[in-house]
Amino acid sequence: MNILVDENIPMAEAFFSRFGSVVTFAGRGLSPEALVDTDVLIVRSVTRVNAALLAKATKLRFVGSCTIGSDHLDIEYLESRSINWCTAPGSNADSVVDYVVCSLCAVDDYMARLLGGGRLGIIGYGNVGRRLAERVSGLGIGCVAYDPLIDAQSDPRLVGIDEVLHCDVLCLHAPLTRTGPFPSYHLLSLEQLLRLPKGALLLNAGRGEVVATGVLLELAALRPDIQLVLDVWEGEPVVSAELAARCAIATPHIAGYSLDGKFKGAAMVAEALANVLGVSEEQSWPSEVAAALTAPQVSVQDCGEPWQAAALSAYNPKEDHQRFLASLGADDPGGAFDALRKHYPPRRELSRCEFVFDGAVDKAQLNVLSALQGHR
Ligand SMILES: NC(=O)C1=CN([C@@H]2O[C@H](COP(=O)(O)OP(=O)(O)OC[C@H]3O[C@@H](n4cnc5c(N)ncnc54)[C@H](O)[C@@H]3O)[C@@H](O)[C@H]2O)C=CC1
Ligand SMILES: O=C(O)C(=O)[C@H](O)COP(=O)(O)O
Repeated sequence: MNILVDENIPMAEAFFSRFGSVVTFAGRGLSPEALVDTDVLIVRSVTRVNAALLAKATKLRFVGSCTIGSDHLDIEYLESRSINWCTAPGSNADSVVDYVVCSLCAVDDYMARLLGGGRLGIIGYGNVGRRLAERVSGLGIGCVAYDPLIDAQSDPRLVGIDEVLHCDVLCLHAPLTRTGPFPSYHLLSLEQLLRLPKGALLLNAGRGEVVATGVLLELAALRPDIQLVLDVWEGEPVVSAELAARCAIATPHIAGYSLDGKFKGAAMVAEALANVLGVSEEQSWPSEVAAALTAPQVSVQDCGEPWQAAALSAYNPKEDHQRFLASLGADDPGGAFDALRKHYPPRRELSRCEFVFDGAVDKAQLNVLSALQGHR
């Protein structure tokens, strides 16, 4: 069995070598010729899997993407050729939620503002949106969500789009869709975004194409009071440097990039492949993967409230922001975007971190930290 795996899927050998021989490829450089003898193709979001790529892949039985998003897969085409496929739903959703809460701790006093009675709105109430709602609700923060594909009666948080546009923080977690009754492509207009309250924060960790770059640039020009936190961009890997410069936090599509999330993605795809091939599922994770996932001890650096200092000691998105802004001056910014993602420093989910403080910390502060981590 010939298995082609994206070179940036960590520990791919550990997950997939039990099914056959594993050969790696560069995600954006895969050619139809490379697939002539391939039985199994394991990709990330950067490989467009469509009729053109698979034109010579006559042996292909399975395509797995170690990602939540599926907009890079031509699912209709795969099904027309009876090629099994899967993604990894929810695999890195907690990492994206960590990115959101850490960004809110890192930019001005947004988290404190929400804790003081502000409201957070979510567009796209799926795995990420729901887990974000649960996380902030655990902190006592009011939260509403817009998702036209879910029955509005099924959850009291669901509201119309006008209501989410009145929130102090608006988080976009919709997938990229161009067809169907509610396509998300260029979903939000300038007119809608101008309705955000004074000093609001707009965060996009879904897909860049959900809001046009031109709309965000106009918004930044007309409403400098609004803070932008953008992890995803139209036209990745080449992104608007002008827009990045207007952001409080700009990052190269790494919101989901915890080690835990990446491993969960690979494990889910390996499990789906085992099912398709009719071989038994692994009862435990490969030992080298389990070894890499021991709980990290995080020494809390003194900055602000203890809960804030702890969250930012575990993960501070401003460090990603600095690296990203520096990369935009490179001769090849698209290559630099991919390089930042390829060499991303190991990050762990907040829920796995054990915090070590310098002195005693008040119980109330520890409770806020525990809720920030997503412990119930
Ligand atoms: N920045 C990053 O690193 C990451 C980005 N993502 C992106 O986030 C997206 C969402 O992830 P999940 O919540 O796990 O996916 P999901 O599939 O569980 O949920 C997506 C939700 O969005 C809703 N939706 C679809 N079209 C919509 C529209 N026009 N308006 C409002 N809501 C709409 C769906 O009904 C669904 O409930 C992924 O599809 C992916 O594109 C996911 C992981 C990491
Ligand atoms: O899971 C998704 O959907 C994402 O957007 C991923 O976090 C992107 O990961 P890679 O495709 O870069 O592995």
